[in-house]
Amino acid sequence: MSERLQADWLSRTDSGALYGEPGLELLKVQTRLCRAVIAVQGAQLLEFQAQGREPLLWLSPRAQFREGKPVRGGIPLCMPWFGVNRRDPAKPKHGLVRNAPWQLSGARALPDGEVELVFTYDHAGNVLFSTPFFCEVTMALGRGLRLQLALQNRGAERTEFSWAWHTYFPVEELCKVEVRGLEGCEYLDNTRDLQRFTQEGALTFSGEVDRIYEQAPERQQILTRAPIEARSENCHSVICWNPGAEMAETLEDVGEHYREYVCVEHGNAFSHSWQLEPGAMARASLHLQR
Ligand SMILES: O=P(O)(O)OC[C@H]1O[C@@H](O)[C@H](O)[C@@H](O)[C@@H]1O
Repeated sequence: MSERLQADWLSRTDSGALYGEPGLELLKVQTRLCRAVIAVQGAQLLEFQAQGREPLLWLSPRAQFREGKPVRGGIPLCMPWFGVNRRDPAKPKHGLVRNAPWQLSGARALPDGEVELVFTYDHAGNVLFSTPFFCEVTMALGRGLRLQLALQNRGAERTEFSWAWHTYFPVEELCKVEVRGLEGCEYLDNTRDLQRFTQEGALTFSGEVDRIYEQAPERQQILTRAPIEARSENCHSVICWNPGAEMAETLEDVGEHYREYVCVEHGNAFSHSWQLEPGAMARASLHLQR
C-alpha cells in the first residue's frame, strides 16, 4: 500500500511493493509530465520516465534493496570520495552517501508542471570520513530531469571531496551505442592502471570500459534508439563505465544484464576534486533528457 504525502503527486511506498524485495523506503512521483521512483536511502533516483518518452534510467533486474547497501541502477550519488579511496583502499568504494539515510526536506509543484523534491544528508563525521559535511540534492522532474547539488564542509579543516552522479542509462544494443561529446578529451583508463590517453572519435563499448575524462565539456549525447542529452554545470569529470562480460559475471546484481546499460557519470573527481575550506559550499548541476 502506498501512503500519500501532502502533495497528491507524491506517495510513499517500499521496495517490497514495487519490486517484490522488501528492504528500502521509496517515493513515487506521478504527474502529468512524468513518473519517477526514488529511494530515500542515498536520495537515489531509480526510475524516471517523461510522459510519451522512453525510460531515462536503467535499474538492474537483479538490484538488491538492502539498508546500507548500494542499489544497482538509477542515479546513485558517490561521495565524499569517488571510486577507490586513495588514502585507504580498504574503505568502501564510492564513499558513503549512496548507502546513507537521507531526509526528504521539501516537495513542491513548480508553475510549469514540474515538481521539485529536496533531499538532505548531514554527515556528523565518523571513522569512514572524519570531516562533517552537509549535502543537499534538489530534483526537478518534468519533461526532463534536473539535479542540483550543494555540498558544504562543516569541519574545521580544508578537506578534499570527490564525487559523481553515477547515472545508469538503458541501451538496446551495447555494441552500437556511441557517447559523443568527449572527442579529443584526455582520460585516465582504469582498466590500464590509470594511464592517460586521448579520446579519438565517439566512445564505443566493446569489452570493459572504465574511463575518467578530465576537463569534460558540458554536453554529451548518448546515442541509442531515443538519444539522451546530458548537460552539466560545474561537473569537470565524466566517467564512463560498463563492466563487459567477464567482469559482469563477478557482480551478482549485474551478470548477463551488463548489455542493457552504459554509465556516463558527471561530477568532480581525481584532479578536479573539490578542496573545500571550513564552511565553504560548492554547487553543481546536471540536466538529462531524451
Ligand atoms: O560496483 P560499484 O561500487 O557500484 O562500482 C561500479 C563502477 O563504478 C565506476 O564509476 C567505476 O569507474 C568502476 O571502477 C566501478 O567498477
